[in-house]
Amino acid sequence: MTIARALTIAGSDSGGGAGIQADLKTFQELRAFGMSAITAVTAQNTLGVQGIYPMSTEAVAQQIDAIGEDLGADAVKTGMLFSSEIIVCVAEKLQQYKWEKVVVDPVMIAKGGAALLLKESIRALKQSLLPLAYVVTPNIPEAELLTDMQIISLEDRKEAARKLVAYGAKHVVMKGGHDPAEADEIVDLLYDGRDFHEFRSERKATRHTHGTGCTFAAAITAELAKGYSVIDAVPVAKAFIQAAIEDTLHLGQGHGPTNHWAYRERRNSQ
Ligand SMILES: Nc1ncnc2c1ncn2[C@@H]1O[C@H](COP(=O)(O)OP(=O)(O)O)[C@@H](O)[C@H]1O
Ligand SMILES: Cc1ncc(COP(=O)(O)O)c(N)n1
Repeated sequence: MTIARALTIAGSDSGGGAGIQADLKTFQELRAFGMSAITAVTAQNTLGVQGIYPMSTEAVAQQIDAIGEDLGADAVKTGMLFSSEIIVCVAEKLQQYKWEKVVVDPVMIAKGGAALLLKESIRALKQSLLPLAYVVTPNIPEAELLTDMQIISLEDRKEAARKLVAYGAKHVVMKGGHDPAEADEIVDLLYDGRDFHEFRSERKATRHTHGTGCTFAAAITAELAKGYSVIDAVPVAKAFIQAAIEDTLHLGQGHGPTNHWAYRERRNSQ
């Protein structure tokens, strides 16, 4: 039996809802063997981010080498990268190990407003990492910052997706959680450089959405690691995050985490 291997290069969330912790839980639930390289340690809970401690580029590179030289990876996800130095270091390592199935979640700002990427590093993300992205998964505010345009309509989103492909990403999945229209329905838009595909779901009225972006991108990564195409991976990720949001755990006093075992429990009870 072949084992799907998935690597996440991201920040640690002590609260367990986002970052490395969300990624590894999601990989495990979708039956991919999870590995990690930590870019920063955050002291974080459902109320916000209390501290950020970035790792040195040596520490990031050494963790990635440990995996590249031994276990290998079928798909890789990047999340919080914090600084231009870490972005450049990660980009070099992705090229060194010739990892192609790379999901770039361009994490910039935590739900509570804390900056998880330095503002001056957006350019490095665009120049060094987007050309290596097999899939990039911005939310609407991230897509606006990456493309220097305001996104209001679905047509704006399509234009931004075309720009992101022009910057070098092979696929764009633009998440609709932050749709300014706050419609009852959320549309996540996939663009493969040729066609657009819309993935629609019911918007749940909940504050427990800490880590939704990480979890969604990690689910795409796990499916790619198993050999599925992007067009097959996105609906699985969508069902995974929908279940994780709907079957909420009610943890913490603020923006609580999603339920990473909900998708499996639903399938088991079918
Ligand atoms: N309230 C919600 N109800 C249902 N799905 C949601 C909700 N909020 C976000 N999602 C889904 O979670 C995923 C992450 O979306 P989003 O919140 O836009 O990203 P991020 O966490 O990066 O800001 C997307 O697939 C989106 O459709
Ligand atoms: C370490 C870390 N990485 C990423 C996020 C973003 O979380 P979200 O998925 O809610 O945008 C976070 N809050 N913390």
